Formats: sequence, C-alpha cells, structure tokens
Amino acid sequence: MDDRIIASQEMFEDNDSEFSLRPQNLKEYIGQKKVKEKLEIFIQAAKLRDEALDHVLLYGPPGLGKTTLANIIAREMGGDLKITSGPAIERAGDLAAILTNLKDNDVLFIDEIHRLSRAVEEILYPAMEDYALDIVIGKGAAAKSIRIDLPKFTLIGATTRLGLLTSPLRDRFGVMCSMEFYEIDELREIVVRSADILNVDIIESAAEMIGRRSRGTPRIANRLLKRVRDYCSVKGDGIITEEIVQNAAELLEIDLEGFDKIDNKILKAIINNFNGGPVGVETLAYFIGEESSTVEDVYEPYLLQKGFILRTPRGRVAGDRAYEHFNIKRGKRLIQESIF
Ligand SMILES: Nc1ncnc2c1ncn2[C@@H]1O[C@H](COP(=O)(O)OP(=O)(O)OP(=O)(O)O)[C@@H](O)[C@H]1O
Ligand SMILES: [Mg+2]
Repeated sequence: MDDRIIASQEMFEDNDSEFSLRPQNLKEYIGQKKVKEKLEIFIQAAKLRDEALDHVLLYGPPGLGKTTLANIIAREMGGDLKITSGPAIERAGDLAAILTNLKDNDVLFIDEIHRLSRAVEEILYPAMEDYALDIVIGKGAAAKSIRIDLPKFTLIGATTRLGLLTSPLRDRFGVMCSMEFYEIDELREIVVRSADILNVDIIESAAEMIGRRSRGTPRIANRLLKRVRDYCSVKGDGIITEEIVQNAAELLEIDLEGFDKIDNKILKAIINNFNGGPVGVETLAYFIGEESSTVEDVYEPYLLQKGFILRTPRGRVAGDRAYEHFNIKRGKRLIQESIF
C-alpha cells in the first residue's frame, strides 16, 4: 500500500502543500454546485439571525473535499475549526472535554462519524439539540444529573457510509450534503489552480489528462499533479505537457481511466475468477487481499458509479464497461499478462 496514489486516509499527505492547495472560501471551491448553493444560503441566513449554523452532515467517498468544506464553513462563520474523528474519541469524557472548550460559532468537525461509540454518541444528542451537556455525578441512589450549557457551536459530521449512521444521530443534522464525484472539467480547473499555487507550468490539455486519471477525486488529482511535477522536473523541460503526463502515469501504473493495480485487480478478479459475478464483496476483498471496508469505501464507489461494477442482491457483477476496459467480450476471460 506504500506508494498508492489512492489512499483511504491522509496516509501520506504532503501536509504543507495540501494545506495551501485548499480553497479558502466557497467562491474558490470548485464544483459540488448543489452543496455550495445550500451552504451559501444557510450560512448567510445564520449570519443574518446572528445564530450558529445548523449542524451539517457531509457524506460521500473519500477525498472529495469534506475537510476543505469544514475549513471554509468555520472561516465563513468566523469561528475556529476543531478537527477530530469517530475512532479518536474513545470515552464520553473525551468528547465532553472537547465540547466544553468550544466557543460560540466554532466548528467541530468529526470525521468518520459513523464510528463513534454508543456512549459517546449519546453525549452528542443533547449537545446538538440543546447545546447542553448532561453529566451524572455520584453513583446509585445518590446519583444526580446536572446540565451544563455549551456554546452555540456547529457540528460538521463526515462519513463515507451514511447507512451506518444511527437514525437518532442522523436526524439531528439540519443540513445534509451529498458529495459527488467531480466532472472532468472541474478536475481540470482544480489541477490548473493547484499548478498555479505550486508554481508549475502546465498546458490545459495536460491538466485535463490528469483530471481524467483522477477517478473524479480532487485529492487524487492534486497528488497525481505533484508526482507529474516531479517527473517533469527530472525528465521534462519545465512545462507539463500531455506527453509528460502520459509517461508519468505509465511509471505510476495508472491507466487511462485512472485505475491503478487494485482497481484492475478487483475488475480482473470478478471477470476471471468469479465468471463475471455475482460475488459477495467480502469474498472479493479476501480474494484480492484487501479489507472489505477499503474495497467498499475507497474503490467501489467510483467503479459502481461509472458502471464498471454493478451491485445486485447476490453480489457484485462486472458491468459492460469493465469488459470494454479490457477490450474483451462478456463471458471471455483475460490473459493474465494483459493488465498490470
Ligand atoms: N472543490 C475543490 N476545489 C479545489 N480543490 C479541492 C476541492 N475539494 C478538494 N480539494 C482539494 O483536494 C484535497 C482533498 O480534500 P479534502 O482533504 O478536503 O478531502 P476529504 O473529502 O476531506 O477527504 P476525506 O473524506 O478522505 O477526509 C485537498 O488538497 C483540497 O485542496
Ligand atoms: Mg478529510
């Protein structure tokens, strides 16, 4: 997994430039038109009423700009951003400490919010609904509950799995935003913008090529741009051309669709080893040696959306596009050497 361009988490983020590549306001934020429209209105309304923005749930595949949006929202609301994640908050007391340290208009961003434990989640309910913290003091008959007021903060929850959220938690979010994969045009724009910030020259068509190989995901586009830049500074003459992108992508083993080894392994396994499917996702993941949650959260969403894989009640099936991708007819198998 070491040098994968498609990481499930910020595993090998080049942190400084990642930060500087982040758009600072909604105007700079490219794409996600529906999400932006919603947020623009609700942010403005909250400001007019001089209230905190209602809690926001962002859901969708990794790398589509959820953390970036949380930054932007905090900035627009004039508050600070505190970032944490579901698995990082182990005990109810940890969350209580975070909550009591917030100020009015601050934004608390909880990534992977579907992974909060039950006990921690229950602290969140009154915090979200009434800006209050209920604390039980003492034990048995002497126990009593006291309520502490919390500042008017905004919770932003992010999840790759809306379905795993409990309904009481989901119901407490006032604004639900579905993050979509980006169009090629939008990705090209993102690459051009990032290249400008990184101070590298790139021709428009080369930026589009990077966009096409980014699986609809800005994080992948930015990461690929950085590797292409590296390639260019060693093998090129200062300007990123289509040829440079082509050669760099080959070196990185990224194909025309932006698929890397694991995407191809998934498709190849369904076609070759499971006769085109159906195959259960657990079996498939086991077969290719990946966690099934990684397959489901990181790889599958894009393959499903673009019709390379279809979801059926009996498991995953290879779609027409998978066969087209390998240039073979349905029912045929691939020669192992024909793909990396
Ligand atoms: N709309 C956008 N316009 C320009 N750049 C973007 C946009 N969305 C994301 N990016 C860039 O993509 C990178 C990844 O974004 P971000 O970290 O916000 O993704 P994420 O959705 O939070 O990922 P994860 O779900 O894995 O936490 C950042 O470097 C950011 O600059
Ligand atoms: Mg993130």
